[in-house]
Amino acid sequence: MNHYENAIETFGLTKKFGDFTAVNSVDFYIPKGEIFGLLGPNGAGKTTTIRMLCGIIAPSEGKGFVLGWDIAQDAESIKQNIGYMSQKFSLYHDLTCRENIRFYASIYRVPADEQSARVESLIDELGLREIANEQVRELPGGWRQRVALACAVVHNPPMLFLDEPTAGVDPIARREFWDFIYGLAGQGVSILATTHYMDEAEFCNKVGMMYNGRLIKIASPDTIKSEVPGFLLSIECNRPGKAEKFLRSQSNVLEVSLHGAQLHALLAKEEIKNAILKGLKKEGVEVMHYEFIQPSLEDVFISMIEEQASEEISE
Ligand SMILES: Nc1ncnc2c1ncn2[C@@H]1O[C@H](COP(=O)(O)OP(=O)(O)OP(=O)(O)O)[C@@H](O)[C@H]1O
Repeated sequence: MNHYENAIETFGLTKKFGDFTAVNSVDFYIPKGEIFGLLGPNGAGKTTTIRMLCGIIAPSEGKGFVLGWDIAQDAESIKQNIGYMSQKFSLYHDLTCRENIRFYASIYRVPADEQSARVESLIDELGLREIANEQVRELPGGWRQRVALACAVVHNPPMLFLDEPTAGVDPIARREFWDFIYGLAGQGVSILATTHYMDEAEFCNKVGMMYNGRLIKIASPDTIKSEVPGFLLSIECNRPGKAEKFLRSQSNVLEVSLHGAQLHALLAKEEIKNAILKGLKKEGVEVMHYEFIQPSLEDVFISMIEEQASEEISE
C-alpha cells in the first residue's frame, strides 16, 4: 500500500465534454479517516468528479491523487483499493443478496478462505440476515442500498466513494446507513459522499458546495451555518401569501421563503424584527408565532448560489 496523508488530493481537476466544462478546476483534499460531503444540485458535476477519482474517466486538465496514486497513471491500483457505490447500484438482480456480496468479494480478490467469514459478518453488521437468500429483484430500494453498500466495502477498502447513496430511502434507513458510515470512518476509512440532502451534510467533517462545475465553498457544516448573512426569522401567520408579499417589499429583508405554513425571512439586522411584526399587523396579517431559528444548510446553500450567480452576472 502507498504511503499517503490525504486520501484524496486534487489540483485544478477539470473535465470537459466537448465545449462543455462539467468539472471546472476543482481543488480539495480529504485527510485519512474523514468524511467529505459533496453537495449540489443536479448536474453540478459531483458524479463526474467521482468518476475521475475512481479512474473511470480521464481528467481533461489538472491532477488528482487517491490513496497516494495518480489518477492519470495508476487507475488500476486505485480501482482495486477503493469501494464505489454508484447511483445505480450495480447489483445482479437474479442473484441473492448473499450471492451478490460473495461475487464482489471474488472480484475484489478477497482471499478465498476469508470470503465466507467476511460476507457473513457484513450480513450481520448491515442487518441483512433476514433477506440474505432473497433475490435482489424482490427487494425494495432501502434493502438494495444496504446490499450495495455491503458489496462496496467487502474488501475493506481504505477509501469509499458513495454517489447519492441514500436517494429515495426513508429517514430511519438513512440514519442507520450514516451510523454505519460513521463507524467506518472511526476505523480510519476515508469517505467521499455526494448527496442532495442537506441534513446528511451534518454527518460530514467537511462539506464542499458544488455548482456549475465549480466548488464554490469548502467548510465544516458548522462554519457554513455560522456564515449565513443575516438573521433567520420563522413566522407562522394566518395569511402567508400576503405576509410574503409584504416581506419581499422590505429592503432590510434579504430573502423570503415559504416552508409549508411557515415563512422564513432573512433579516439584515436582528433589531428590525419589531418593525417587521408591526408592519405585518398593519397589513392585516395575524402572527401566531415567531422565533429566530438556526438556518439549515439548504438556506445557506441557496444564499451562496445567489451570491455566486450575482458575481457571474457582474463579471
Ligand atoms: N459523458 C458525458 N457527456 C456529456 N456530458 C456529460 C457526460 N457526463 C456528464 N455530463 C454532463 O456534465 C454535467 C455534470 O454531470 P454530473 O452527473 O457530474 O452532475 P451531478 O452533480 O452528479 O448531478 P446528478 O445529481 O444529477 O448526478 C451535467 O450537465 C451532465 O449532463
